[in-house]
Amino acid sequence: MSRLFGLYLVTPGTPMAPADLAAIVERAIRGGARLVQYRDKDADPATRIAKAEALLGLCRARGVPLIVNDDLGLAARIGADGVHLGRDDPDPRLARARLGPDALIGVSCYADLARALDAATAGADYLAFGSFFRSTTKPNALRADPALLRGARKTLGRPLVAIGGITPDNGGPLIAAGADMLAVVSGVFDAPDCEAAARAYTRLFPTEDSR
Ligand SMILES: Cc1ncc(COP(=O)(O)OP(=O)(O)O)c(N)n1
Ligand SMILES: Cc1nc(C(=O)O)sc1CCOP(=O)(O)O
Repeated sequence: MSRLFGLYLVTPGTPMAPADLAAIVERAIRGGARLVQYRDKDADPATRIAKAEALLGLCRARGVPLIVNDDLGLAARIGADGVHLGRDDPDPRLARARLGPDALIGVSCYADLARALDAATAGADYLAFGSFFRSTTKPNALRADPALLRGARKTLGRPLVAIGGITPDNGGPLIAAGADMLAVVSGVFDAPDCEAAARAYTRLFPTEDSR
């Protein structure tokens, strides 16, 4: 599994043919996205399988991991690289038992360091915090202060993901505060040029040589 660092692309739940979704994600990968999450709350089961499989084929061809939001069953069924779990989802230990030792398991921690410590103990591979800014994708998300990332960096010993309303203009300070990845939906999917948008986020991260 490649190091967790850089742009983390999360798909929107907008109705779209699997091939169209994959085409946008492919452009974002060309722009530097290093991890993809299939997140789709509304599609019917058959559509979810078709979209997740289309993304998995693309991600495998590009060497980028694909994880599934919420749905451990779907992740297991298609052989995804892992799963992202929130507070209403299965325990990370259950996900590990089902998906195996190499699966990538991420956990939403909102603004809650105690939850993050529990998730790390339960075997989470990364811990996600947010929402750092107002998100049009999830307007009612709990808000987190960027200062939280500094404390999380000191105490958690796991890669940190920042999410929520992140743009190329406001993302830099989150990386400076300790975020290893910036997770983004609308900043890429709503952009007129997804590849250029992804590249603008990618440029915020230090290059491999300077880290
Ligand atoms: C990278 C990342 N961080 C946070 C979330 C939010 O997960 P969750 O709290 O489970 O909410 P939903 O995504 O299910 O609405 C995420 N999906 N990805
Ligand atoms: C899925 C999700 N979870 C959040 C959280 O705070 O836990 S914010 C969010 C949406 C992120 O989309 P955008 O980049 O368009 O703001």
